[in-house]
Amino acid sequence: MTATVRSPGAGDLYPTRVPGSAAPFRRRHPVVWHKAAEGPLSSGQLDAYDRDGCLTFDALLSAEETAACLEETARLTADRSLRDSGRVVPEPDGNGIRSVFEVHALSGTFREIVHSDGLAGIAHQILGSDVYVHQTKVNLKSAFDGSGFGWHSDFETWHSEDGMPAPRALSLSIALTENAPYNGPLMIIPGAHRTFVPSTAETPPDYHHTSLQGKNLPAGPANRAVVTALARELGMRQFTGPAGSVVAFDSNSLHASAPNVSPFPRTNLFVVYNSVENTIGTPYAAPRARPTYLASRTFTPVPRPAHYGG
Ligand SMILES: O=C(O)CCC(=O)C(=O)O
Ligand SMILES: [Fe+2]
Repeated sequence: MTATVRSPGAGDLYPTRVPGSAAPFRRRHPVVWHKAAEGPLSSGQLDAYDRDGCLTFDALLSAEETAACLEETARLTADRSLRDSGRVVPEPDGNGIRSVFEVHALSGTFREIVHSDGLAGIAHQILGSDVYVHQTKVNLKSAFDGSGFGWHSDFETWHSEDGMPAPRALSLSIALTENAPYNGPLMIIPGAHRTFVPSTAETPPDYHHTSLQGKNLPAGPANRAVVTALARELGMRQFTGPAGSVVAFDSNSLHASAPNVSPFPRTNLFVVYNSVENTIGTPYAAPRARPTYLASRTFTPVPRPAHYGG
């Protein structure tokens, strides 16, 4: 047994990581927070995001920007001084690097992109408030050896392990290389963001030391019978596109991706924006908060373009 910092149920609208069976339930918060908020998205795009929990964009980054990001990724993964910082996550079998976290703090190139209006404006509009950067990472998914990600909701982790109160956060998955059907692109069950799927195992102490490698996970993965039922009912989407294309997805989307055995890397930048009205606190179901390179506790808003009010 591990002690949970907050007792389950005390002001917790999304109880999870409680041993025993737990039924999925309907999300208790909106997906699009202010339908009339100004921003880059049309009302049709907002409706589609509300319905599916995801939305795609063809070319939000230029070829120069994706090339610069790949160069920076190569620099960061070669930097020996970062190896023991926790930010660099090796592949579970030791063949290369799976992820690099907090890239916007390690590189001006990433910082500029993460703070750009073209990206942050999407989050401002959907979340209906100022936003700050909760997490960034590059998932490298190397040719031949890139491992996959099982079915999960990010919010389930951020709620239990980081103390995020509500699913009022959004991720962008930005292709830095082509995402093709054969190199492990992102998959989402559209509409499943309306259902919260509790995890039925407690969070082990210092879980992030092993959980980020994605293997043998007692807590976090969505129940397989529930995933099967939701996928049968709602279908599944696989997101392919050239470098520079983007998928925006809700923090409670059910998503996964297969390993990459192809000879082509699938390298994506993930940026998570959280509402400043949803800042993180004490973990809801974990012995200790995770390091700030996984879950920022600096809630400085990303500056908004001058022409948007509110
Ligand atoms: O890189 C991917 O395909 C998915 C990554 C993911 O879902 C995660 O890191 O939470
Ligand atoms: Fe995820």
